[in-house]
Amino acid sequence: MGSNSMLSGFCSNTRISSIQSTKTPFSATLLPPPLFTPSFAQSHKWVSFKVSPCISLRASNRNTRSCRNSAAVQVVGMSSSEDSRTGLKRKKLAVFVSGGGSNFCSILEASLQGSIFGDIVVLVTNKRGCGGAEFAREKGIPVILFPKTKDEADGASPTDLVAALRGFEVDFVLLAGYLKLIPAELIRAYPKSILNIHPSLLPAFGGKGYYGMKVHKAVIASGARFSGPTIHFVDEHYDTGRILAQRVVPVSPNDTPEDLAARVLQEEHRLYVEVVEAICEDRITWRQDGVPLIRRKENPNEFR
Ligand SMILES: Nc1nc2c(c(=O)[nH]1)N[C@@H](CN(C=O)c1ccc(C(=O)N[C@@H](CCC(=O)O)C(=O)O)cc1)CN2
Ligand SMILES: NCC(=O)N[C@@H]1O[C@H](COP(=O)([O-])[O-])[C@@H](O)[C@H]1O
Repeated sequence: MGSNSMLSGFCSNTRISSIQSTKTPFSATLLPPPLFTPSFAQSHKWVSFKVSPCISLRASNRNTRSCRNSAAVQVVGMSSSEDSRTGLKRKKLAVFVSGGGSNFCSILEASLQGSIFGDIVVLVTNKRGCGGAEFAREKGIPVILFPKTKDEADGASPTDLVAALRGFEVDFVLLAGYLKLIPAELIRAYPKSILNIHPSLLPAFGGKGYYGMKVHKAVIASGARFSGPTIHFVDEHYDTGRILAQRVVPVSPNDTPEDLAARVLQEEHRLYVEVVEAICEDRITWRQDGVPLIRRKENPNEFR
């Protein structure tokens, strides 16, 4: 399937307008020529989306409600594609989920509030009915089912998925609770451009079998006094890619796995937004030994 079929249309009309409201001034930018028409979804079983009003609202004040319950947040598009002051290109993001999608939601909210200079243009999941996929559909973000399995025969193949991501002009792929192995074909197509968040201080408590609550149970059983999220680049094995960022949280003696999970998840939300802000501002640099670093926004000669 050629990628140009992706670019035939997503919304029927385009108009640039700005909407000023008395309560919260918004600037609304209608979508540029649509990404694909509803007929595209019919001819590709692994794509679902709800055609919704084609506007992307950028809240201009900071006290917007959480994206989970804000009716005002209707996301289907992106605003101006370049920052005239810095020349930065606004990035296009794909997020992969398998569950509730709270990290997806945090990144979406930061994109809408303007701290992330990028837009989530597509969501990918292996569980068509998961919370993250439902939320994406509510917000008008196209959802792609991947991979094709015996349970999900409608899923896309790796080749189709790469073509679809190219069609959406995706710059970075963000795994956020996605529980399937990313194939080598996608990794080759997006070198140094696929990130994953893991809920432990890698390399500890990572690899096949270490996901979700299994990670926190193992941390507590080990007697470790600290844990925390790791964000790393994705290679062909689980959790062995180059570490980009970590945060430390304490493990209390009487913590349950749920207590620890909640504490780590809170830090995940903060850390992933900070990292995505940095990748969208081209603030990642690679040390000579291959270790990726994040340049500080305030001083590019310092690192996070
Ligand atoms: N090529 C890569 N793909 C993925 C990576 C990665 O680093 N490289 N990270 C994972 C996310 N992850 C940890 O952060 C992870 C996810 C799932 C598993 C796992 O053992 N999965 C089970 C299947 C679980 C299920 O289907 O419910 C398995 O493979 O047996 C380990 C680590 C995302 N992809
Ligand atoms: N090894 C992968 C793994 O365990 N990922 C973990 O799944 C959760 C997804 O939560 P979310 O769906 O609410 O973002 C997060 O805690 C993430 O670190």
